[in-house]
Amino acid sequence: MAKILLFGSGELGKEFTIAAKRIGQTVIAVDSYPNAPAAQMADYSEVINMLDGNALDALVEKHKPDYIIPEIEAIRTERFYEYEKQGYTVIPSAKAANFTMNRKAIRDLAAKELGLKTADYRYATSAEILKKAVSEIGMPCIVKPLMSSSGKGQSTIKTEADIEKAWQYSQEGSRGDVAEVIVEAFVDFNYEITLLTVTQRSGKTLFCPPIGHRQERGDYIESWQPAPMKNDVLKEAQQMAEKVTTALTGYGIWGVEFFVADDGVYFSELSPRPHDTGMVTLAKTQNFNEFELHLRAVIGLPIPEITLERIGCSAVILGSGNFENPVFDGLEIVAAAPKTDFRIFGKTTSRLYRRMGVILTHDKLDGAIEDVIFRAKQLASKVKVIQK
Ligand SMILES: Nc1ncnc2c1ncn2[C@@H]1O[C@H](COP(=O)(O)OP(=O)(O)OP(=O)(O)O)[C@@H](O)[C@H]1O
Ligand SMILES: NCC(=O)N[C@@H]1O[C@H](COP(=O)([O-])[O-])[C@@H](O)[C@H]1O
Ligand SMILES: [Mg+2]
Repeated sequence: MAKILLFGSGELGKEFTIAAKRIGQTVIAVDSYPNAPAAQMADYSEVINMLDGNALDALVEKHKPDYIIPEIEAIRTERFYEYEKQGYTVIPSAKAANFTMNRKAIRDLAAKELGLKTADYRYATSAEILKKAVSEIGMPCIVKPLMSSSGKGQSTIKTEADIEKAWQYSQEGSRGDVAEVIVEAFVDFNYEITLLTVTQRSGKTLFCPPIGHRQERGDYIESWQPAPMKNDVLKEAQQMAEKVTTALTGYGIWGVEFFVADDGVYFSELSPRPHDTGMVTLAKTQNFNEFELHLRAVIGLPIPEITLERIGCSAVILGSGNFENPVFDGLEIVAAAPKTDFRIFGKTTSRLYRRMGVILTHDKLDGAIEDVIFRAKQLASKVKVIQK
């Protein structure tokens, strides 16, 4: 049985670990704090600063894993190239993990090398340079730290007065040791999707039915599957996803994010791993959820097909403030609702807007997606994260 070293142990890692344990794999869950969600499920756990390359080296040396799997972005991924040279398997690949942790690397690859349509963008290393970049891009525009995720440090500039604030905020939200930001033209999209894409050792790329989602503060609030969209638009997104995953190389599931606007499909970014919006697949919308698909692709088990079994929605339960030992009020209401389930991640600290759990609703394939979304939102609003 394979030994998996998982760098990052949040909610996505937890469900991945459950999938791995179900078929007898060994998992070592790593994060920067003890008792992280995946650590609660894994065989072993380790606590290190994943931006410290020496600490990463020590764990690889200690556990000699069959697979090294990143679950977050903020990892000293430069070391992954070395692990590959030493004969380790990095998922999806060292290049994929390294390029996607830094918005500059992945954006330049997608826009310049692969010619994918993206929002117009510039980079800035100071408030002064940001000002110039904004004047070139135009307003509104969005500023994001080069290294961050879940909307951390991200803000929209609507007037000149926002520029200095946006710079300050980006510096507080940056997870790495990089001060640089990307500033992107605001894409006035009609809707946005995540296209879960699976690359396999057999060479055949598979796509999950598209996932629609709504974001606030740069973080997802609800996601639903399937996202209603025209077939030719979906085909275009699939082609773009195949191009970028092929260029990054490797095996596993990827969450490829697109904006769909009147003037076409824009590539935004991608995760080289299960995607937060893909938690909707925990509502058993597919024959395999995104974590099971990742696992199969990682360990090289065939995936004969991906089928949509029912429609579904996930809606997040967010922390209401900063405190230890959160408990959840209102879960009886959720549990009493038909065609509904939920997950509580087991994070031991609540922070304002921290994702603590999800509501999952579903219906038959011929049900109305709006109704499934409405129910998930309603039920999520009934759950309160409170102090014990
Ligand atoms: N250029 C843009 N134009 C319009 N909206 C945008 C743009 N960039 C980002 N957004 C909005 O902000 C959301 C978050 O952006 P993005 O995915 O780049 O952030 P992130 O921090 O990487 O989030 P995550 O890690 O959760 O995917 C997008 O899903 C979209 O709703
Ligand atoms: N968009 C990326 C994403 O959803 N990542 C997921 O959130 C966790 C961190 O949560 P935390 O910040 O609450 O510790 C990560 O470990 C991963 O599971
Ligand atoms: Mg995103």
